[in-house]
Amino acid sequence: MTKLSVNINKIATLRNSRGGNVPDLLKVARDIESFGAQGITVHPRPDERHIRYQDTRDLPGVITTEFNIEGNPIDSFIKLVLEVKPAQVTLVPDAEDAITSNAGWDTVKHKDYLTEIIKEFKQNNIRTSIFVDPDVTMVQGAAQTGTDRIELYTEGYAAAFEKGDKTAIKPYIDAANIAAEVGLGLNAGHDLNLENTAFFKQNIPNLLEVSIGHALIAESLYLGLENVIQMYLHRLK
Ligand SMILES: CC(=O)[C@@H](O)[C@H](O)COP(=O)(O)O
Ligand SMILES: NCC(=O)COP(=O)(O)O
Repeated sequence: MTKLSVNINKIATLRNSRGGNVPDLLKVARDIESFGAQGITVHPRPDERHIRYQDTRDLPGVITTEFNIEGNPIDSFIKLVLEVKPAQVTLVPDAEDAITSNAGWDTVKHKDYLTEIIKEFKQNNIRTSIFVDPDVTMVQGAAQTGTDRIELYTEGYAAAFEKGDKTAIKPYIDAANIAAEVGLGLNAGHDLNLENTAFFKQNIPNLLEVSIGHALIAESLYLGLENVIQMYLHRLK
Protein backbone atom coordinates (compact mmCIF):
# COMPACT_ATOMS: atom_id res chain seq x y z
CA MET A 1 0.00 0.00 0.00
CA THR A 2 1.15 3.54 -0.73
CA LYS A 3 0.42 6.06 2.03
CA LEU A 4 -1.08 9.44 1.25
CA SER A 5 0.46 12.29 3.23
CA VAL A 6 -1.42 15.52 2.64
CA ASN A 7 0.70 18.67 2.38
CA ILE A 8 -1.21 21.45 4.14
CA ASN A 9 0.97 24.40 3.07
CA LYS A 10 -1.85 25.82 0.97
CA ILE A 11 -4.28 25.83 3.91
CA ALA A 12 -1.76 28.02 5.74
CA THR A 13 -1.42 30.27 2.67
CA LEU A 14 -5.16 30.92 2.73
CA ARG A 15 -5.20 31.50 6.48
CA ASN A 16 -2.27 33.92 6.35
CA SER A 17 -3.91 35.99 3.59
CA ARG A 18 -6.42 37.41 6.14
CA GLY A 19 -4.33 37.36 9.30
CA GLY A 20 -6.89 35.42 11.39
CA ASN A 21 -7.37 31.71 11.93
CA VAL A 22 -9.66 30.83 8.98
CA PRO A 23 -9.25 28.15 7.85
CA ASP A 24 -8.07 26.61 11.10
CA LEU A 25 -4.95 24.67 10.12
CA LEU A 26 -5.07 22.31 13.10
CA LYS A 27 -8.74 21.47 12.49
CA VAL A 28 -8.07 20.87 8.78
CA ALA A 29 -5.18 18.55 9.66
CA ARG A 30 -7.41 16.56 12.02
CA ASP A 31 -10.20 16.41 9.41
CA ILE A 32 -7.78 15.23 6.72
CA GLU A 33 -6.80 12.36 9.00
CA SER A 34 -10.40 11.54 9.84
CA PHE A 35 -11.16 11.32 6.10
CA GLY A 36 -8.52 8.62 5.81
CA ALA A 37 -5.20 10.22 4.87
CA GLN A 38 -2.29 8.47 6.50
CA GLY A 39 -0.01 11.46 7.04
CA ILE A 40 0.39 15.22 7.25
CA THR A 41 3.23 17.03 5.49
CA VAL A 42 4.39 20.60 6.04
CA HIS A 43 7.19 22.53 4.41
CA PRO A 44 8.00 25.52 6.61
CA ARG A 45 9.97 28.03 4.56
CA PRO A 46 12.28 30.61 6.16
CA ASP A 47 9.93 33.51 5.28
CA GLU A 48 6.99 31.59 6.87
CA ARG A 49 4.82 32.57 3.93
CA HIS A 50 2.61 29.57 4.56
CA ILE A 51 3.46 27.14 7.35
CA ARG A 52 4.86 28.97 10.35
CA TYR A 53 7.45 27.43 12.61
CA GLN A 54 4.82 27.63 15.39
CA ASP A 55 2.36 25.57 13.26
CA THR A 56 5.03 22.91 13.02
CA ARG A 57 5.34 22.89 16.80
CA ASP A 58 1.54 22.80 17.32
CA LEU A 59 0.62 20.03 14.86
CA PRO A 60 2.03 17.04 16.81
CA GLY A 61 -0.37 17.90 19.64
CA VAL A 62 -3.40 17.24 17.44
CA ILE A 63 -2.46 14.77 14.73
CA THR A 64 -2.23 11.03 15.16
CA THR A 65 -0.86 9.89 11.79
CA GLU A 66 2.65 10.25 10.38
CA PHE A 67 4.08 13.76 10.55
CA ASN A 68 6.54 14.65 7.75
CA ILE A 69 8.46 17.93 7.84
CA GLU A 70 10.10 19.00 4.59
CA GLY A 71 12.65 21.72 4.08
CA ASN A 72 16.12 22.98 3.40
CA PRO A 73 18.28 22.02 6.40
CA ILE A 74 19.39 25.50 7.39
CA ASP A 75 20.23 25.88 11.10
CA SER A 76 16.77 27.08 12.17
CA PHE A 77 15.13 24.18 10.30
CA ILE A 78 17.42 21.59 11.89
CA LYS A 79 16.71 23.07 15.33
CA LEU A 80 12.96 22.99 14.69
CA VAL A 81 12.95 19.37 13.50
CA LEU A 82 15.04 18.23 16.47
CA GLU A 83 12.62 19.99 18.81
CA VAL A 84 9.44 18.60 17.15
CA LYS A 85 10.79 15.11 16.43
CA PRO A 86 8.42 14.17 13.58
CA ALA A 87 8.20 10.63 12.22
CA GLN A 88 10.02 11.76 9.07
CA VAL A 89 12.11 14.68 7.85
CA THR A 90 12.51 15.24 4.11
CA LEU A 91 15.51 17.32 3.08
CA VAL A 92 14.88 19.60 0.09
CA PRO A 93 17.56 21.85 -1.45
CA ASP A 94 15.31 24.81 -2.16
CA ALA A 95 16.62 28.33 -2.45
CA GLU A 96 15.12 30.88 -0.05
CA ASP A 97 13.51 32.86 -2.86
CA ALA A 98 12.16 29.83 -4.78
CA ILE A 99 8.41 29.92 -5.47
CA THR A 100 8.35 26.21 -4.80
CA SER A 101 10.80 23.31 -4.75
CA ASN A 102 12.40 23.08 -8.16
CA ALA A 103 15.21 20.48 -8.02
CA GLY A 104 16.48 17.46 -6.15
CA TRP A 105 19.80 17.22 -4.29
CA ASP A 106 23.10 16.65 -5.98
CA THR A 107 23.79 13.78 -3.60
CA VAL A 108 27.32 13.28 -4.92
CA LYS A 109 28.47 16.87 -4.48
CA HIS A 110 26.73 17.27 -1.08
CA LYS A 111 27.45 13.77 0.23
CA ASP A 112 29.42 14.83 3.34
CA TYR A 113 26.99 17.61 4.22
CA LEU A 114 23.96 15.34 3.89
CA THR A 115 25.64 12.47 5.74
CA GLU A 116 26.33 14.65 8.76
CA ILE A 117 22.78 16.04 8.97
CA ILE A 118 21.16 12.66 8.39
CA LYS A 119 23.25 11.12 11.15
CA GLU A 120 21.99 13.72 13.62
CA PHE A 121 18.33 13.19 12.69
CA LYS A 122 18.66 9.42 12.83
CA GLN A 123 20.33 9.60 16.26
CA ASN A 124 17.11 11.34 17.33
CA ASN A 125 14.97 8.51 15.91
CA ILE A 126 13.67 10.63 13.04
CA ARG A 127 13.33 8.81 9.71
CA THR A 128 15.11 10.64 6.93
CA SER A 129 14.30 11.14 3.28
CA ILE A 130 16.15 13.12 0.59
CA PHE A 131 14.41 14.85 -2.29
CA VAL A 132 16.06 13.70 -5.55
CA ASP A 133 15.51 13.85 -9.28
CA PRO A 134 14.87 10.50 -10.99
CA ASP A 135 18.55 10.06 -11.77
CA VAL A 136 20.29 6.76 -11.07
CA THR A 137 23.55 8.44 -9.97
CA MET A 138 21.68 10.66 -7.52
CA VAL A 139 19.82 7.67 -6.08
CA GLN A 140 23.09 5.76 -5.64
CA GLY A 141 24.61 8.88 -4.08
CA ALA A 142 21.68 9.12 -1.67
CA ALA A 143 22.34 5.59 -0.47
CA GLN A 144 25.88 6.66 0.47
CA THR A 145 24.56 9.31 2.88
CA GLY A 146 22.85 6.79 5.15
CA THR A 147 19.35 8.13 4.51
CA ASP A 148 16.41 5.78 5.08
CA ARG A 149 14.44 6.92 2.05
CA ILE A 150 14.42 9.15 -0.98
CA GLU A 151 11.55 11.23 -2.31
CA LEU A 152 11.43 11.30 -6.11
CA TYR A 153 10.75 14.81 -7.42
CA THR A 154 7.77 14.23 -9.73
CA GLU A 155 7.39 17.65 -11.38
CA GLY A 156 8.93 16.41 -14.66
CA TYR A 157 6.62 13.42 -14.77
CA ALA A 158 3.55 15.55 -14.00
CA ALA A 159 4.37 18.13 -16.68
CA ALA A 160 4.92 15.47 -19.35
CA PHE A 161 1.82 13.52 -18.33
CA GLU A 162 -0.30 16.64 -18.77
CA LYS A 163 0.94 16.87 -22.37
CA GLY A 164 0.00 13.22 -22.94
CA ASP A 165 3.58 11.92 -22.73
CA LYS A 166 3.51 8.81 -20.56
CA THR A 167 7.09 7.82 -21.45
CA ALA A 168 8.25 10.30 -18.78
CA ILE A 169 7.57 7.55 -16.24
CA LYS A 170 10.65 5.62 -17.46
CA PRO A 171 13.41 7.38 -15.43
CA TYR A 172 11.20 7.07 -12.35
CA ILE A 173 10.91 3.30 -12.83
CA ASP A 174 14.70 3.05 -13.23
CA ALA A 175 15.25 5.20 -10.13
CA ALA A 176 12.78 3.09 -8.13
CA ASN A 177 14.51 -0.13 -9.16
CA ILE A 178 17.92 1.22 -8.15
CA ALA A 179 16.48 2.46 -4.85
CA ALA A 180 15.22 -1.06 -4.10
CA GLU A 181 18.61 -2.52 -5.08
CA VAL A 182 20.53 -0.24 -2.72
CA GLY A 183 18.00 -0.65 0.12
CA LEU A 184 16.35 2.77 0.09
CA GLY A 185 12.67 3.27 0.86
CA LEU A 186 10.78 5.23 -1.77
CA ASN A 187 8.52 8.28 -1.48
CA ALA A 188 7.44 10.67 -4.24
CA GLY A 189 5.85 14.05 -4.64
CA HIS A 190 5.37 17.40 -6.35
CA ASP A 191 2.53 18.22 -8.70
CA LEU A 192 0.87 14.84 -8.32
CA ASN A 193 -2.88 15.15 -8.84
CA LEU A 194 -6.09 13.18 -9.44
CA GLU A 195 -5.15 12.70 -13.13
CA ASN A 196 -1.56 11.51 -12.86
CA THR A 197 -1.32 9.70 -9.50
CA ALA A 198 -2.85 6.33 -10.45
CA PHE A 199 -0.54 5.84 -13.47
CA PHE A 200 2.46 6.73 -11.32
CA LYS A 201 1.43 4.32 -8.57
CA GLN A 202 0.74 1.49 -11.08
CA ASN A 203 4.20 1.78 -12.62
CA ILE A 204 6.48 2.51 -9.69
CA PRO A 205 7.48 -0.52 -7.61
CA ASN A 206 7.70 -0.27 -3.82
CA LEU A 207 6.21 3.21 -3.57
CA LEU A 208 5.80 3.73 0.18
CA GLU A 209 4.34 7.22 0.33
CA VAL A 210 3.26 10.19 -1.77
CA SER A 211 2.89 13.72 -0.42
CA ILE A 212 0.36 15.83 -2.29
CA GLY A 213 -0.68 19.40 -1.57
CA HIS A 214 -1.18 22.03 -4.23
CA ALA A 215 -3.41 20.04 -6.59
CA LEU A 216 -5.24 18.24 -3.80
CA ILE A 217 -6.34 21.51 -2.22
CA ALA A 218 -7.31 23.00 -5.61
CA GLU A 219 -9.29 19.85 -6.43
CA SER A 220 -11.01 20.06 -3.05
CA LEU A 221 -12.16 23.57 -3.98
CA TYR A 222 -13.48 22.45 -7.36
CA LEU A 223 -15.24 19.42 -5.93
CA GLY A 224 -16.67 21.30 -2.93
CA LEU A 225 -17.76 24.51 -4.64
CA GLU A 226 -21.11 23.30 -5.96
CA ASN A 227 -22.19 22.05 -2.56
CA VAL A 228 -21.22 25.26 -0.76
CA ILE A 229 -22.89 27.51 -3.34
CA GLN A 230 -26.11 25.53 -2.93
CA MET A 231 -25.86 26.02 0.86
CA TYR A 232 -25.48 29.81 0.44
CA LEU A 233 -28.36 29.96 -2.04
CA HIS A 234 -30.51 28.12 0.48
CA ARG A 235 -29.70 30.72 3.15
CA LEU A 236 -30.51 33.55 0.76
CA LYS A 237 -34.02 32.34 -0.16
C1 LIG B 1 9.27 19.23 -1.66
C2 LIG B 1 8.21 19.50 -2.58
O1 LIG B 1 8.03 18.82 -3.51
C3 LIG B 1 7.32 20.62 -2.53
O2 LIG B 1 6.21 20.30 -3.25
C4 LIG B 1 6.91 21.33 -1.37
O3 LIG B 1 6.77 20.64 -0.23
C5 LIG B 1 5.77 22.25 -1.65
O4 LIG B 1 6.15 23.45 -1.17
P1 LIG B 1 5.31 24.76 -1.49
O5 LIG B 1 3.93 24.53 -0.95
O6 LIG B 1 6.05 25.83 -0.76
O7 LIG B 1 5.28 24.95 -2.97
N1 LIG C 1 6.74 16.63 -1.23
C1 LIG C 1 5.76 17.11 -2.11
C2 LIG C 1 4.67 17.74 -1.39
O1 LIG C 1 4.63 17.75 -0.18
C3 LIG C 1 3.54 18.33 -2.10
O2 LIG C 1 3.88 18.89 -3.32
P1 LIG C 1 2.71 19.59 -4.18
O3 LIG C 1 1.61 18.55 -4.31
O4 LIG C 1 2.23 20.77 -3.37
O5 LIG C 1 3.33 19.93 -5.47
